Amino acid sequence: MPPPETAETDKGLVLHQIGVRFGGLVALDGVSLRVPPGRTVGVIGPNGAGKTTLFNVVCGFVAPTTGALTLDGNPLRPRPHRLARLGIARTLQGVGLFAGMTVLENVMVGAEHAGKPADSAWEVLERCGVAEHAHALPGGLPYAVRKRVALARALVAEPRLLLLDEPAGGLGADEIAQLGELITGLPCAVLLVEHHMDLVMAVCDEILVLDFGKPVAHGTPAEIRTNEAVADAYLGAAA
Ligand SMILES: Nc1ncnc2c1ncn2[C@@H]1O[C@H](COP(=O)(O)OP(=O)(O)OP(=O)(O)O)[C@@H](O)[C@H]1O
Repeated sequence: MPPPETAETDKGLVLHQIGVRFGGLVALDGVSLRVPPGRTVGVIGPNGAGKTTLFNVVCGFVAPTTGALTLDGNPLRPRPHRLARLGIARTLQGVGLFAGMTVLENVMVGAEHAGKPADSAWEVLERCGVAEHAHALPGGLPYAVRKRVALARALVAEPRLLLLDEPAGGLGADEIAQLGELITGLPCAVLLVEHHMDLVMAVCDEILVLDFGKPVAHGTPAEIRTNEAVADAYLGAAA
């Protein structure tokens, strides 16, 4: 008998009513979200809203106190070292490259880890616009280039889901625009946690807005732009 088909609404990564408590502090409360195959979903919110905690739940760094995750309808209990096996890749805040390895070697490590051929590293370096730096050590390269190399190392795994934690952090306006083009051209699903609103609005198909750990809005960029609860959350944070 063929395996039962995954219902359309179960496809991709689904967060079901996720809650996270740190002692008495509620960092996430009833957060539900789906990242369908091939779509880019953004998570935004003021400082302390719970974005990084949500990211850490998906990566397996933080276990949810309540709720559950599924991947294509199957229960998912993420563990950081097992993500690659599930077809999930991630970049973290900052860069995190191996300082003693060249750019190419860093990306080849990513390929090896994911069981991909080593020569796929070249193709990804080219796609990310950093092939000219292949034989350089990361330490001497501009920050924006190092961030692209970190992205290349994640992409070489050909993930079905890419998790990006503040990829625009520390980048200039032109570099963010280039990053946006790169993200838009990706074939995989993307979960993007990001402060930089222009990037989020440019690349996301849908956006979840958190405030004090709770979802306050969810919709397309156009809907989020004009949502009063979103404006309140950000104005409240700025006040
Ligand atoms: N390991 C932890 N232990 C205790 N409290 C934590 C821990 N991690 C996060 N918090 C708290 O949980 C809340 C949500 O934090 P989180 O870092 O997820 O927010 P954020 O939206 O990513 O903020 P920022 O935009 O500043 O990065 C905050 O009040 C934070 O202080």
